[in-house]
Amino acid sequence: MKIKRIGVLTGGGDCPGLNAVIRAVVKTAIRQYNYEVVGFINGFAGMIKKEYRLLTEQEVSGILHRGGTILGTTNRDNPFRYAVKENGELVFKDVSEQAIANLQELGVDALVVIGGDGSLAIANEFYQKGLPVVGIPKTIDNDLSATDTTFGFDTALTTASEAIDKLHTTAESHHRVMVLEVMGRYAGWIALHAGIAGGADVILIPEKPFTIEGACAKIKERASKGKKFSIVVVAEGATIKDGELVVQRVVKESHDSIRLGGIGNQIGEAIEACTGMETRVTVLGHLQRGGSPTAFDRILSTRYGVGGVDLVAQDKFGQMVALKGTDIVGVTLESAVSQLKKVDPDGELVHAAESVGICFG
Ligand SMILES: Nc1ncnc2c1ncn2[C@@H]1O[C@H](COP(=O)(O)OP(=O)(O)O)[C@@H](O)[C@H]1O
Ligand SMILES: O=P(O)(O)OC[C@H]1O[C@](O)(COP(=O)(O)O)[C@@H](O)[C@@H]1O
Ligand SMILES: [Mg+2]
Repeated sequence: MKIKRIGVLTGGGDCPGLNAVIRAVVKTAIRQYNYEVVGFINGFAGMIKKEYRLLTEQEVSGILHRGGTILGTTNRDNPFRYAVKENGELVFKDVSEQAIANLQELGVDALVVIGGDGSLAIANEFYQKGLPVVGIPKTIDNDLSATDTTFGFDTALTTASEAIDKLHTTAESHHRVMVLEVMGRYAGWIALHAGIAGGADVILIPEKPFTIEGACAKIKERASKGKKFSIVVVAEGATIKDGELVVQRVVKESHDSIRLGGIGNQIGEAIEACTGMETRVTVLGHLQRGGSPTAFDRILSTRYGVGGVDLVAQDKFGQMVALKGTDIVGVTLESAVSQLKKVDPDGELVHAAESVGICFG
């Protein structure tokens, strides 16, 4: 296919490195392939509403190190299940044909979707409908199959491990238990990595349902040996054995409408009751998604952006760029979205954590 113009959009929760990807996409498209680039505003919403801007090298100058996305994003709008109000009622409509027609009107020959599992599932649906689409894996959660890592994860876990370092000094001074709730949706990657990096005593993740008694036993054992403080890192998706996910809010317009949160406060209270030790809870929240990407994420984002446009130039549609070992490769979007990547509860990383005394409850 002779390509003249490509479209790019960022979908799902924002994440450090999005701007670095956009910059790499635009520079590669213009310099290597002489394509024009159209950026859609606020993810798939921009495609539906035909809101876009032409991206020149000038437009992407100075954004490599900046957090967020200059294009805006949303974790609600799905063109195949688009929420609209009719007579005060929320109904879902398939507006994908409209979105495709908009692309055709704008002369966009191929689309680069930068997103996580949700956005890439939408990208895959568009590909099945015949649209030339490629994907770039983004998410702080690192929960995408078919790639060793997503960009944004390294920055999020750096923020989380710095938070643990800070909690350590105040926990030690006050002889307290400090609980830190981190993001990650249904996967425990941020909690596990940040917990190991920050020297947590207890890490609670969705892949290993826990008991309060188990976590308290570890905290009491430390106290009996003179360590009168403990650090507990809990993933927002972690559950007590036979318990349920703790949901903070429901976003009705969203396909995956559940927003997790609140487990930190629940277990904080329970730990205080069972250990008798003063306990404080910190919810790290969106700090994990903000700020400047780490050097690792800037490099990965740049390689992903370049790789995405290379896939377009090679007619490798329906594919996503992925990191495999030290290489950037193409994998099918299908393989990327068919299953969430979760922590192996019996894997080496959990084994390493347990070997240095970390308790999983
Ligand atoms: N399994 C899915 N299939 C199709 N659309 C989905 C799916 N999961 C989420 N979505 C939709 O995809 C969009 C982005 O999903 P979200 O999970 O918030 O971000 P991300 O792209 O980072 O995974 C939202 O509109 C959401 O409603
Ligand atoms: O910004 P919101 O709507 O509260 O969403 C929070 C969710 O988004 C994330 O920060 C990122 O998830 P996605 O990569 O799927 O967008 C999750 O860790 C968290 O559960
Ligand atoms: Mg997601």
